[in-house]
Amino acid sequence: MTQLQARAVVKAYGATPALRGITLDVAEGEIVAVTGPSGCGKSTLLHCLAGILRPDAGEVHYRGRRIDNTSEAARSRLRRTEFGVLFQFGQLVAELTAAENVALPLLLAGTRRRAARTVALSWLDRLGVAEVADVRPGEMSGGQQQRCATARALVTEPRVLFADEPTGALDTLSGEQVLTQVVRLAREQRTTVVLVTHEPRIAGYADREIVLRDGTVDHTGLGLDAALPGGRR
Ligand SMILES: Nc1ncnc2c1ncn2[C@@H]1O[C@H](COP(=O)(O)OP(=O)(O)OP(=O)(O)O)[C@@H](O)[C@H]1O
Repeated sequence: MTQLQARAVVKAYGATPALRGITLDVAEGEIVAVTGPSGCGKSTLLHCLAGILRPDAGEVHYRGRRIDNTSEAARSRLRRTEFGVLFQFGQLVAELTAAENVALPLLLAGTRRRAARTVALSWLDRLGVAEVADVRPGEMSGGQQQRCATARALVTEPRVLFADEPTGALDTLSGEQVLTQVVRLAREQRTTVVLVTHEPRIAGYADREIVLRDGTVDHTGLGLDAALPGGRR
């Protein structure tokens, strides 16, 4: 089933064009990397697909329903219930511990505090950072923060994870570790992933790479990994 569709999506910031007519489909459970040079429109596309930005023209559909013309409240509900987002800097709440940060989306969805903490702890454990459960972000390493942010993005078991350069602030090794975990967990849960990155190596974790240039789709190809002997699935 097609999970996300962009149809001739156009977006400009004042006089600066960012997207000049993007059409693409993402299938349910697919992991897609959006790549291309700086300024080609990757983040803008991710924001339009996630309903954070509204395109100036064109349409965005999620599971067959048009979402770009719905109200801010409807799109925000969609982001809370169906989507998870992960950015370069985890954007954890500085005053809260790791467990409290991860529990937050569950509390907002009405889960009781004790149950939310239990689920949050299990996600921190799955991401290999159970030991920082009661630590605040300021006392964690960058890798630990990003693992917590990943746990927070996945704790509601979203159908789609939008990740914008999620490992951009980490060294190569931690970045790779966080990313392999994101991909493993996404595959386990059949979560669709839209991953923005400018690193070809990172794009290699995806099923498909969509390369943008100057606000258009330049070409699409298989992720590098998919070409390895033996496949992965
Ligand atoms: N808030 C904004 N205001 C004005 N122009 C913007 C804004 N955000 C992006 N742009 C411009 O829109 C174009 C596309 O930007 P976008 O951030 O989507 O590209 P990108 O491929 O994600 O870039 P990078 O890899 O550097 O993050 C660029 O020309 C950029 O300068």
